[in-house]
Amino acid sequence: MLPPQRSGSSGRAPSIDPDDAIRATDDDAAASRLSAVNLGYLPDPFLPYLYRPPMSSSHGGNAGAGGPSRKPPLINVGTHHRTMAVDMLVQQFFHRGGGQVLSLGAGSDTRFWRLSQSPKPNMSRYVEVDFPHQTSQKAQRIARTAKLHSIFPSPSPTPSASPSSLTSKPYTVSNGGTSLHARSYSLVPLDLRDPTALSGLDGLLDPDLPTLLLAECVFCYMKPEDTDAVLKWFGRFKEAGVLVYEMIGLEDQFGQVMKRNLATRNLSLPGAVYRTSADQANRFLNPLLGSGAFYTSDAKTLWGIHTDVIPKEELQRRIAALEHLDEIEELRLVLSHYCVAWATRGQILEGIGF
Ligand SMILES: C[S@@+](CC[C@H](N)C(=O)[O-])C[C@H]1O[C@@H](n2cnc3c(N)ncnc32)[C@H](O)[C@@H]1O
Repeated sequence: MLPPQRSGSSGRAPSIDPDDAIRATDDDAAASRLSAVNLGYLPDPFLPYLYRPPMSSSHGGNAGAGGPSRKPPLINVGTHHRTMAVDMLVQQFFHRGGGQVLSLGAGSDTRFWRLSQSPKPNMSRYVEVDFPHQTSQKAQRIARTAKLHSIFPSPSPTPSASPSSLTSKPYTVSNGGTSLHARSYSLVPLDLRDPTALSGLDGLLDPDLPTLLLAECVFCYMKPEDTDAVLKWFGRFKEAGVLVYEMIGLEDQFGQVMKRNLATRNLSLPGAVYRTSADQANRFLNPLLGSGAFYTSDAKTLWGIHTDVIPKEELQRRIAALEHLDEIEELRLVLSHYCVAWATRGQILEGIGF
């Protein structure tokens, strides 16, 4: 979640490569998660292995209790709600019998490891995609951290296997260190805006299995037509679901301030064009997507998740007890600008949702 910004910034964008600015959004997301984890909003034993905050982070928030990466309560609550909502929907997918997950713009996300932990879901494969810079960093971290790579099942020994291959690693790193493949997991470098790039996923996923496409805060950085090309490509999966976390309603005053502030980081949001959560959900039903169109879709703002989905007891136990939120109106305003949207195609996944 991006920090809520105050008006008044007149800074000019420093000359950063716009793609560097997009890649840096993973730091925002991971730093927010780390803050929420450190303050007890969320459990995530894998995050410290996949994300290390810079010593003097420019978006690090206040020092003090919770460490230098402590974020304001609004951000921590938003991170808690979005993580919990996406986790609940992913669990519903696995309760339907499971299948495979394709996570776009995965950044430093830890979900694969959290899912692998317990109770073991029926997950045949989990594929993560991001720019090569991100995947090479993640591949290095996985390769040097036993807590991360010990989760991968050992390769099956072949009858002719030599003693040395029996002790070989359960993963391979390739493509100049930017790809990593294990039996249940792949990390693939590609630019989702390049229509030919998705061929890099050929052979990794089984088109006959139920497949969940996960894109948390990714499509907002892409033009809608580039996202549509990805959704059309995804039309090869007949039993399929898509689950996104996105910003909405950015045409209002809050959105304008946010866009102006992001522009100072050379960051634009060409894909954040949906006014409401319903608009965001409906994009997945567009007949122009052809076989990539979904049959059912729905969405909830984070505020709707706060009021209707998060159990009251969880709100009391985790949220109210942790930090004092004076500004419920400000919380409502910020949470109303983010939504979780999902859509399904095929019978197995029909009915998933809140
Ligand atoms: C805001 S971060 C979100 C990371 C992660 N999904 C999460 O929620 O914690 C956006 C991620 O999408 C990736 N991304 C954005 N545009 C992309 C593109 N065209 N191709 C590949 N990755 C992209 C960025 O590099 C970054 O890691």
